[in-house]
Amino acid sequence: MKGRFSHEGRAGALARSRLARYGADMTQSLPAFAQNARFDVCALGNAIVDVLAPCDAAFLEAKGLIPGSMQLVDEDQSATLYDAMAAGVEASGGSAGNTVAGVGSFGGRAAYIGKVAKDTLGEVFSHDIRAVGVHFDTPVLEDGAGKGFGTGRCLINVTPDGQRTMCTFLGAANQLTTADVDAGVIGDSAIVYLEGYLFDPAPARAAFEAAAAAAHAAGRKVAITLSDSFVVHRWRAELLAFIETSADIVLANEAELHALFETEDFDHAAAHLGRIVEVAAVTRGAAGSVLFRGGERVEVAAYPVEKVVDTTGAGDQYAAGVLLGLSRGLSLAEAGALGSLAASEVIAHWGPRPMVGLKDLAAQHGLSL
Ligand SMILES: Nc1ncnc2c1ncn2[C@@H]1O[C@H](COP(=O)(O)OP(=O)(O)O)[C@@H](O)[C@H]1O
Ligand SMILES: O=C(O)C[C@@H](O)[C@H](O)C(=O)COP(=O)(O)O
Repeated sequence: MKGRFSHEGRAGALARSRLARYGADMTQSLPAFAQNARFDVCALGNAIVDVLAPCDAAFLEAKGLIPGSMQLVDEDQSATLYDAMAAGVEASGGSAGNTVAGVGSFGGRAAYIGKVAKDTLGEVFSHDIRAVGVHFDTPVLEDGAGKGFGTGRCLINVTPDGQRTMCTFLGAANQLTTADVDAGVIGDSAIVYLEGYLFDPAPARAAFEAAAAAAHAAGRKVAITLSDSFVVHRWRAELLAFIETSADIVLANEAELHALFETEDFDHAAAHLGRIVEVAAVTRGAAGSVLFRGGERVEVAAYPVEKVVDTTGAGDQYAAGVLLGLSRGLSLAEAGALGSLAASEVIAHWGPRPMVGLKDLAAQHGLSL
């Protein structure tokens, strides 16, 4: 059993007063696992550039796509689907990349480990993640472009209700290996955040395990997102084993939670997850989220959104707020509120990353960091 969070069970008011002191005396306010960390969050993920376009339900059906899912495709399938899609927009994505971009937007200190190729999309991805202050220096795949290992891309079709359906060609992202895991950066990060998506590419799974071991060796916390219900169906036993042995913090949406425990009973499954890890945060779309820590259970409302344009990145931005909040020793309610706020910003426009500074947005809503 790993060590508990040092601020467990403290009241929100206390966390607020700690926050007020944060600028004056950072180290005293932080949980033990975040002391002397250079980064709040370091994420390991599939480095992907998204192509987003509107579509209708008939388009998804005609292409055999399951609404709301992420499906892996090869390069030819990706090219064929792209030809059939409406005019769209390109934006840097990658689930964990989106999360650390959100952490950076909140004014947090973040790092990213993921593989891009030496091509235009790789330059776009690298530029965008560094532009929000995220430390990113994973070696580029030198000879991938044109050989089936160009920078990964995700074709995202968005229905009028804002729901996103994703088809990902991993390309260079598939070449992430243990050699890319910078144990120094991970040991210097309060939380290492891992994508469940990394269970698909075999070499990345080893990198995943290495990153978790490096984090624990340095006294840091390991967080994982379950990513997608079909990923959970594919790797259920392996994911469960990883969670039980190596994860301190788990993020999941409702469908992923149900897939993990093979049940439709939300309350039972969520409570069970809450018992086997230190912190669990389970999202329920517009119905908000539920967070668990020790015996504590907190429901957090979603922020109302006038018009949901594109839900791509909702879970990723929610994770940004929650992870940054936990690394700063906030209460579950406060961390969850930061997550809800970040998610509400991203679903009101196209693309998976914030378009306004989340730090200012949080301040406008009375949430200080
Ligand atoms: N329609 C919505 N209105 C307001 N907030 C939403 C809406 N959909 C999602 N969110 C916010 O995004 C979070 C994550 O959404 P969810 O759909 O559960 O995750 P994922 O994107 O991983 O499937 C929710 O907890 C909520 O805060
Ligand atoms: O990583 C992928 O395969 C897809 C990402 O590029 C995409 O931006 C994404 O994961 C969106 O996040 P979500 O809607 O929060 O799941």
